[in-house]
Formats: sequence, C-alpha cells, structure tokens
Amino acid sequence: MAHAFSLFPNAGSGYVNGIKDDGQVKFPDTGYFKGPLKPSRVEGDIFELETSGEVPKDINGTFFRVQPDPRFPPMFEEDVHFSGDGSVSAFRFQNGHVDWKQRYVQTDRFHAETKNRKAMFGKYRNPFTDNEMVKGIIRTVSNTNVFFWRGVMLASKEDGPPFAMDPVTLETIGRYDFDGQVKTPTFTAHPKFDPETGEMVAFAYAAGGDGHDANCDIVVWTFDPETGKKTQEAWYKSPFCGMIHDAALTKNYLILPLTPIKASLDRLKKGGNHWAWDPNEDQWYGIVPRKGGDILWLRSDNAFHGHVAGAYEDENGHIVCDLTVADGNVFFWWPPEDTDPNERLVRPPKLIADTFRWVFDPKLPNESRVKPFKLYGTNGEFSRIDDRFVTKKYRHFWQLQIDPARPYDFAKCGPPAGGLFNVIGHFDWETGSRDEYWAGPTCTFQEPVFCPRAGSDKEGDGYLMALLNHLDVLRNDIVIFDALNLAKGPLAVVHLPLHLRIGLHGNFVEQKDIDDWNRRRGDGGDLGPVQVATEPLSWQVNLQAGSNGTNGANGH
Ligand SMILES: C=Cc1ccc(O)c(OC)c1
Ligand SMILES: [Fe+2]
Repeated sequence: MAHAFSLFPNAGSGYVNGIKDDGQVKFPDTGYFKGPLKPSRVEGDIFELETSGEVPKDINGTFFRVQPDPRFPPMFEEDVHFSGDGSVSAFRFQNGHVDWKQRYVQTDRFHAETKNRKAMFGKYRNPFTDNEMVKGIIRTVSNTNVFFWRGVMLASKEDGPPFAMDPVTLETIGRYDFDGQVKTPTFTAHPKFDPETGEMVAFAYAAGGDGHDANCDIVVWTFDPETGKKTQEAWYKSPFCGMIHDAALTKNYLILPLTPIKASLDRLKKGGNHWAWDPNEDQWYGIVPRKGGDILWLRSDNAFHGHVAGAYEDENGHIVCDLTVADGNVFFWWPPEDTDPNERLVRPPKLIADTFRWVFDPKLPNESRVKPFKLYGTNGEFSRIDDRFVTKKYRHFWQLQIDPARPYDFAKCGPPAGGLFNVIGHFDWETGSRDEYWAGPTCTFQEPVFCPRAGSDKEGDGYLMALLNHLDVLRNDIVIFDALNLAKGPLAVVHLPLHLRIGLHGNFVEQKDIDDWNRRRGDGGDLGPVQVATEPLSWQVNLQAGSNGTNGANGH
C-alpha cells in the first residue's frame, strides 16, 4: 500500500520560501524533524512497562525528564530542536514495577497555539518573528529541565519563567512565580539545590527588559525550602549578553559560566537568530558570593561550556569547579553573525569536550585570566553526580561519552541526532579510572540520573539510569546500572513500546519526598495547595503601560 504521504507526491513540505504556508499540517523535511527527531506529540500512560532482568525493588520514586516535541509545524522551515514544546515523561518505579506517563507542559504559548491550531511564535527567542496576535504572551516552551520544589515539578527553559506540574498526574498547575516573589522575564533551567540547607539557589540572565532584548542584567536568588521565601537577591551586570546555561554551587559561591555566544537586539529586530557564536570572545566565569557582595569575573580562552559535574571549596578557600568545555561552537546551528547564509551548517563540526577542573582563587583581581588546573581526558556531555554531594568534595561523576572509534551503523540509523553519545561512563577523580559501557552500533544514550540506594549515604552507592535510544527501530528503553560498575552492563532494562524524542534534562525524585509534600499540601496539611502566578510579569505590565520594555530596567 502506498504510504499516505506519497499519495500527494508533489505536496512538498508545506513551506514556501522557508515560511509556513498554512495549507498543510506537515513538519519540515529537515534533519530537526526526522528520524529520532521526528515529532511524536504523544501524551499517554502505560501501566506496567515490560522489563528484562530484575528492576531493583528498592528503587522507589519517579524519574522525570523533558523533551522538546513541537506540537505544530513551526512557522519557519529552518526551526531548531530547542524550539519544541516541553513534553515531560515520568517513570514511576515501585517494588520492581515501572509505569509511564507523558504530558505536555501547558505553557501560555501552549494555550495560545491550541486556540489557533497552529504555530503562532516564530524563531527561537525572537519575538519580532511572532504572529502579531500573540504579542505580550510569554513565549517559553519550558523544554529544558524538570526539578522538584516544595511539592511540585517545575518545568523550565532559560528564556522564561518556570511552570508548575503535579508530580503524580503531570497536570500543569500554572506559571510559578515563587508566591509572587519573582517577576523577571527569564529564569534558569539549572537551579542548584544545597543538600545541607535544602535551599534553591537560582539565577537568570537577560533578566531585565523583556528577556529578549539582549540586556546584560543577571540576578541570583536563594529560596528557603521550608517557607519558600526568597532570602537573598542580588543583581549584577555581565560583560556581554551571552548564554549562562548551567551553574556550579559551593558552600559560599555560585559560579556562572558565561559562554561566548551572544545576543543582539539589532539582529533580533531584523528577524535574525537570537544567538551568534563569537570565536574571538573569551569564556568567562562569574563568581558570586552566596551571602551577597560583588561578582568577580574571570576569563579564559574562547570555548563553549557544557554542563557542570561538581564544585566545592578546597582547604585554601579556592573554588574547585568541574565542567565539560568544548573547543568550538556546540550550537553550530547558530554560527557567527558574518557567516555566509549559503554556507548553511547542516552537519555538526568535530568538537572535543573534555572535563575541565578549574581552581579559582576568589581573591584574584576582577577580569584576571585563568588556566585550567587539570583535564580528565573524557569527550562527552551531560555529567551527573550523586546530588547529595553538591557543594562538597566529591569523587564520582557519570557522563555520556562520544566514542567515534566504536562501530556505528549509519546505514540503519542515519546521522545520530542529538549527538553520538554511544558510551556511558563513570569516572573517579581519585583513581582517574574509566568505567564505561558501550551501547552498541545502533544505540545512543540520553542524560543519566543517579538514584541513591535506600538507607546508604555512601557517595555513589546506588543506581544510574538513562534512556537508551534505539536509532534503528526508533524505540526507547531505560537501562539501570549499578552506578559504581557500569562496565558490568545493565542490571535491568525497562522497555517502552514507543519512541521518545531526544530530550534534555531530568531528575529522580524519591517517593518519600513526593508523599511528604503531598501530605503538607493536601486536605488538613499545614501548607495548602501550591499557589501559581496571579499577576503578569514586569515586562508584560510595562508592555500594557505602553513602554517598549527594552531598557533592561525592570525589577530593580
Ligand atoms: C543544552 C542547552 C540548552 C540551552 C538553551 C536552550 O534553550 C535549550 O533548550 C532545550 C537547551
Ligand atoms: Fe542544560
């Protein structure tokens, strides 16, 4: 039988001159919408997933993760993976059983586009390309991370505020503004949680104006876990409006890696890309004292920051900060501004991203140049640690590795969308060892999470789990390892009957935490239900009042 699409051989991709001609509901015929990146848009539930091996019975909690999954064909044919609507998966582990649930984050954009049954928002972080009808509507897709805070899952993307979801039903409760305490246009996808105090330390860049105007305002907040109150807020300026994606937390500092990929209001107004890589700019680190005080900026040679493994202060009061750093523009789809438009980069450049250990002296003069202390010798991304060791001296980290020397079945799989993360590794700063497991020639991994073994507080004692992409048959598994012995291979595999899109980040939340907060927020609990935002954000108020909202001056 003819494939349904082939009944209309000349129908094309539904785009004319790269712009959606809204006659057809059809996704672009580009690499961002094919194979493992083919939009799925599935919401659903499966009770009792199939498994192989024995799923450890002592894992009691939920593995949450989020993927960009566009609900409608984008306005622009050249749209990228990072624009897709946030779709959250939850894998509930209990007594060796696993159930699955998946729901979209119902953002303000989600509702606006549902009403219109089509994409209304244009390019990644460029509101000047939006349909006029949605001016003033928060355009974030909340597709980058999901983390647990005081009884709710917060889904977030760095271009907008977080949205709260019910951790059991995955229903979106609404936009979360920390009980009216946060009115900034942006909020990080990587807040840090201090395991000693339970505090959330969060930040935002481009935190002035409307968040899409290339302003240089940075804000750092601390929130108390018991009361939810903002106990610290400090505003700073960055040397340019670049991406600050992840952060590192020690007892006394928050370290903000500022990557030399830059926003420009002028370019945005012309309908261009939000970001342009600047190969002539340094990588920077902003060192922020958690108790308040000036920011210290340190700089080193041009490079692209990946994610943080761990950080702590050593006996000299210096900051040890470990993260992956790539030797070029990881976001190759946002090239330097002067790149010839005919030279469209469709293939990732060959980059190396080692794990760098920096040792920063917080007493250095501002803008000092620094050099890495040590490199581990890895090539990968998506580092994770035992989160009970955030801020502390730690040994173990886990990371997805790119090993091009291993066979890859290109004929069956096509290009490995999302990156050739064919190896999962466990690394130990003390021994320098490499404990690795290769997924085979048709598979790649997504970001792992660490789950501590019940009753043990020994670092790394527990499980590591990660989604496995079967790129040949477009289906996913979850593989579960003994975290300190990956080479032994998975203890168990959980099988999904369907394909999930390549996702970003997630976290494992223990059932005890969900139950405790549900009790406090439920009938007769001391807290009552979570409150979502009732007031518009500052930039929305300014827009209503007729100001252009581009002066970077709101909120402080
Ligand atoms: C991995 C980094 C990253 C940075 C910015 C984004 O908007 C994003 O969306 C999924 C991901
Ligand atoms: Fe990230």
